[in-house]
Amino acid sequence: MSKTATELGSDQGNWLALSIGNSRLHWAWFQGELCKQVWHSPHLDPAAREKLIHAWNRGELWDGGLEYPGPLGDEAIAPNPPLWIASVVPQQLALWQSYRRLNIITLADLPLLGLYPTLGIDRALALVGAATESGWPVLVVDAGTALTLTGADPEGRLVGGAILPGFGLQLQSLTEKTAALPAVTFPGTLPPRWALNTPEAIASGVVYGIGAGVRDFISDWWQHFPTSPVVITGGGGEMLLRYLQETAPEIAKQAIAMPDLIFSGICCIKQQQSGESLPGPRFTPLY
Ligand SMILES: Nc1ncnc2c1ncn2[C@@H]1O[C@H](COP(=O)(O)OP(=O)(O)O)[C@@H](O)[C@H]1O
Ligand SMILES: CC(C)(COP(=O)(O)O)[C@@H](O)C(=O)NCCC(=O)O
Ligand SMILES: [K+]
Repeated sequence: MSKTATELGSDQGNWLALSIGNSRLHWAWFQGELCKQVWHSPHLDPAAREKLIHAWNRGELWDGGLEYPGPLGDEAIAPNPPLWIASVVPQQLALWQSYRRLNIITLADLPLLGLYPTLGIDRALALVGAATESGWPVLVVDAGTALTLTGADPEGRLVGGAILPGFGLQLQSLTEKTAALPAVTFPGTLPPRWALNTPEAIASGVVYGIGAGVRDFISDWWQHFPTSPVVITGGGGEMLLRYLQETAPEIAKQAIAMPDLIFSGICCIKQQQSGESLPGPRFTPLY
């Protein structure tokens, strides 16, 4: 049975994880190793950050200005929660520099071999999270603002990866850099491949183009590491999985979708740094 906030001691075991991506902020509220809630918000300005901190100090996790799912029953967050941040956006990270209980995760904190200095911390943490859940070797496909592929070998050494514009960025760049192409919102379902109108032609090109590229990378990865799990994450992960289910069911069957992968990585690093025991699986591998 999970402990209530008061049973968990002085800071009541409460802490927040924040992964700062290029499109949005990804938040998780933890009690110890237990992830209680995950949500996403837009990037903040200083006023919104102040509102958030005040809300936490009232025991509330969210305020009306951000797209939260709503309170978790009548549970309250302990005031001044420790905040563990992984960021690939320096300006958004800078907003939190004066937060009292701040822990910034950097590459130096990670138990991975062969990292190069400019590797994104989100990519490295996703590897740690994926290995925590599935072991090494592992390939992570993160369909975020950028779509990244990041693989590590059986010893936890970075093999390498690739970066391409993600779904949203490809759609946006077509609109912005052409005269005639309209804005197309991210499709909720797999678009028709052979389209007979402009918006669907754009959606098709982006979804099937990205999908085919990812499929090819996965096939190549399995040439090197035939038994490796492939973990899919990021805001566009669900679309990517739909593409694989439709066009390559044998690949889709072996791909694990884990939208909250980054938090598994952050939790693992926090445990290590706090000298706590290594966590077991905590996240449902489903969209
Ligand atoms: N509710 C949403 N808000 C923003 N982007 C979303 C949403 N649902 C799906 N997406 C898609 O997910 C991608 C952004 O993924 P995300 O993992 O949030 O990015 P990042 O971590 O880089 O901020 C974009 O391509 C976008 O089109
Ligand atoms: C590739 C990224 C932009 C992905 O960021 P995201 O799309 O998740 O916001 C980020 O991981 C980053 O800035 N990486 C640095 C370069 C590298 O990983 O090689
Ligand atoms: K990401």
